[in-house]
Amino acid sequence: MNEILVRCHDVAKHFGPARAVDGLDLVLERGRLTALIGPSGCGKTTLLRLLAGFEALDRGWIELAGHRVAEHGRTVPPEQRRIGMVFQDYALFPHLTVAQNVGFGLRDARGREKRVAGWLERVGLGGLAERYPHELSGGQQQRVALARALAPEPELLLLDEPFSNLDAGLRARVRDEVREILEEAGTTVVLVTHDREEALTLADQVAVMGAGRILQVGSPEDLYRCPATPGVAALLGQVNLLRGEALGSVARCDLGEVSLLDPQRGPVLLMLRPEWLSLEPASHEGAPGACRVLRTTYHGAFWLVAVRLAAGTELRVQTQTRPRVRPGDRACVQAVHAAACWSQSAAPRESLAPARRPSGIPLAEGQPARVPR
Ligand SMILES: Nc1ncnc2c1ncn2[C@@H]1O[C@H](COP(=O)(O)OP(=O)(O)OP(=O)(O)O)[C@@H](O)[C@H]1O
Repeated sequence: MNEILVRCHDVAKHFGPARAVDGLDLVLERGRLTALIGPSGCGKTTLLRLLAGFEALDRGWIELAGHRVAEHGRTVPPEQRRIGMVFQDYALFPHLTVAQNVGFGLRDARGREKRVAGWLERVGLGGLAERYPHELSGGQQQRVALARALAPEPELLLLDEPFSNLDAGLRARVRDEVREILEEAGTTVVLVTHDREEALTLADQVAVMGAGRILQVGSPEDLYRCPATPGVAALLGQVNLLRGEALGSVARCDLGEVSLLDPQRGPVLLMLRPEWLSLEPASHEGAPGACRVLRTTYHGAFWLVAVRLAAGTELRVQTQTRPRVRPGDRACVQAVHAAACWSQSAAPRESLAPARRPSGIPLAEGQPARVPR
């Protein structure tokens, strides 16, 4: 484990009746990138503002590099925290050139020009120092904002959805570039994002937030494979949910016997990602996994086939090649990967309850399918 840079303990911030942050605990290791992901309004931006010192907390404390920077009644101001921040809209100064923007936070005039030039080279904008923000593309503005935040060498960099204004093509490229720049600088980063792919691809650790608290923290792979609740599972990818009976390392369910990622006993809710399932055309009615095809959708790199099991459960299966089935066909679903599962006798408290939908309305992407009782 790396040295710990930030500790948040029981942090709370209320705005009147809105409990924006409500008893939050979080630890950030130095030099690592943490992606903070959660539904709209769960308190992500408020947490960044508390870390930066733009808000005073109501309860708990925050430590930065071993110093208590916030507790009830005491807040170290932002300029004394050595924290950099990049906002969604980059917030560049429109009347300052690229070089002046990047040099803005550098108090010491000695060597300023050299440092600014160095940062502009690092973010690939060496030739654009004298341009104004309106003369730059979105991706270039994003890199200026990053250089401006990094130039004073902050202990901690806070990124609030910094890629959301970029189109899909540019986004992937800028994201890769930013990752390289941050890795090279060795900066500790908190990245707020709504984009699960961004969270999974960029982060060393992912922190899932819901209703003002951290619901789960872990490596991208651990959270994707073993989410703590169905809501966490749905935030990080598409899910299929099935009821079953766990018998140790396997569980019995409508797909027959499926392996479990973690041994369990008793009634369980099973979670299988669409790519953890396979589909075979035709099946005997009543055989495990027997289903009817509802629809197929093309997603570029893969297809998704929606099917309904005899018991009524809707599942989505991902295929890498064009499916050999059409809507209305009989087929058979099988699990080709172990399932995650949650005990139903000691069900985890679900503060990220999946959104309810009226029957007949197609499931939104990432929303768990309904599981008939
Ligand atoms: N200055 C404020 N005054 C009153 N309520 C606020 C204020 N700032 C945030 N809130 C409320 O606190 C809650 C958390 O807001 P916050 O912006 O932190 O959420 P978020 O997770 O960043 O949302 P989003 O993903 O939509 O940006 C919301 O209910 C919001 O309305």
